[in-house]
Amino acid sequence: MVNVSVIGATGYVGAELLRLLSAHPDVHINKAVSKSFAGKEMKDIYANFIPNQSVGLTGEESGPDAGDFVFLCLPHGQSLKAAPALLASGHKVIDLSGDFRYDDTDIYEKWYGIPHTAKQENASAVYGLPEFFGDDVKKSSFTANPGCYTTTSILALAPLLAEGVIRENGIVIDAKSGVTGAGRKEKLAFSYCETADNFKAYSVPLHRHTSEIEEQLSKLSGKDICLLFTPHLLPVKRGILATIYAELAEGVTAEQISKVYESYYADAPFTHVLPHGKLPELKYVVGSNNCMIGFELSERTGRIIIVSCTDNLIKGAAGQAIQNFNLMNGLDETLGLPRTAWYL
Ligand SMILES: NC(=O)C1=CN([C@@H]2O[C@H](COP(=O)(O)OP(=O)(O)OC[C@H]3O[C@@H](n4cnc5c(N)ncnc54)[C@H](OP(=O)(O)O)[C@@H]3O)[C@@H](O)[C@H]2O)C=CC1
Ligand SMILES: CC(=O)N[C@@H](CCC(=O)OP(=O)(O)O)C(=O)O
Repeated sequence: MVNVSVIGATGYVGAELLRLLSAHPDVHINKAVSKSFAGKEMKDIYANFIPNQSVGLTGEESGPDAGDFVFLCLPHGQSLKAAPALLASGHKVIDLSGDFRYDDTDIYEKWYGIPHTAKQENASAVYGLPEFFGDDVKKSSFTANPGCYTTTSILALAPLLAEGVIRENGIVIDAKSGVTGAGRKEKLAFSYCETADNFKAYSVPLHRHTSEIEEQLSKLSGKDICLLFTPHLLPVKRGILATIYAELAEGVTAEQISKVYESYYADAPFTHVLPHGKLPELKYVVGSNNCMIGFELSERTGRIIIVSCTDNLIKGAAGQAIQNFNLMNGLDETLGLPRTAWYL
């Protein structure tokens, strides 16, 4: 049994993480730390925590106990402040924010617009995408959990770029996210009347995740990747669907694309590539830790159209963090994680 502490417990990611950890066979939730609701219980804030399911919330002054495994579910900028002391006192940590996801902290500073104040700790962080860095995660004490848009995009593109079956120039990622992707903010822009029955693009053309996707795809493919990423806000609660356009290399067939994906993901428990021509929908993944990928070729334009879907709160955040937690603790990677979506 591993004692865990969750910091930022009542944000959407913290709450989803606590919900999933509550059913994890090898986890004891020791501390759920909340800045806003210390002294209350999770069930006071989220009614899906059943009456006899007691997850008490402690204040920031009562942090993790010695030896606790710590999940940081804080906004970016806050993890930068919290992680160094936790690591220095010997905790294993998974950070779910963007603060430690970059190899190059200059890129972080440019795209996040704040100084990176924990460069030494950053150098020890492993990028927690198990499909590519699982062996490093196993040995890691500090994992930077990738975000939802980035996970959905990188899993779709990395194998094809690395194997040269698509060209590196001219890639377009057109991604749509449910509103929980924005967190539990009391902001007009995310209120019911502003989001229901509406659909909009935002942060065009320089959303900060562009830089994370580019850095990781460049590393994984050995090419200098520069692409367009446009996020949209969908009037649904959960889920990300990215439609990705790329130019095919000369003469590449659908069979070759399927083979490339198969060679990367045959043993990946949560990344599933559908047969050529079948495209995933949000309902295929929401509620699960899966990423589902489908593709079609446009012979007329010489392009591939890839559709990649995840649940932003699970494979895009809390679920992937548990997958990394399992690896970091020598457990079965799939433990405590939902493998089938809700669908209905
Ligand atoms: N929502 C999503 O789909 C995804 C989010 N992420 C990342 O995960 C992290 C958490 O996201 P999410 O749960 O959506 O965000 P929320 O805004 O819903 O929650 C963040 C929580 O952090 C705590 N907190 C502590 N200090 C502060 C502070 N100074 N300002 C604001 N909040 C503070 C609060 O909880 P309390 O009061 O209980 O301490 C707050 O509710 C972020 O870094 C986000 O980028 C990553 C992938 C997907
Ligand atoms: C809908 C929405 O607002 N989404 C968030 C991304 C959430 C996410 O992926 O979090 P990370 O920043 O930790 O990766 C955004 O666009 O900023």
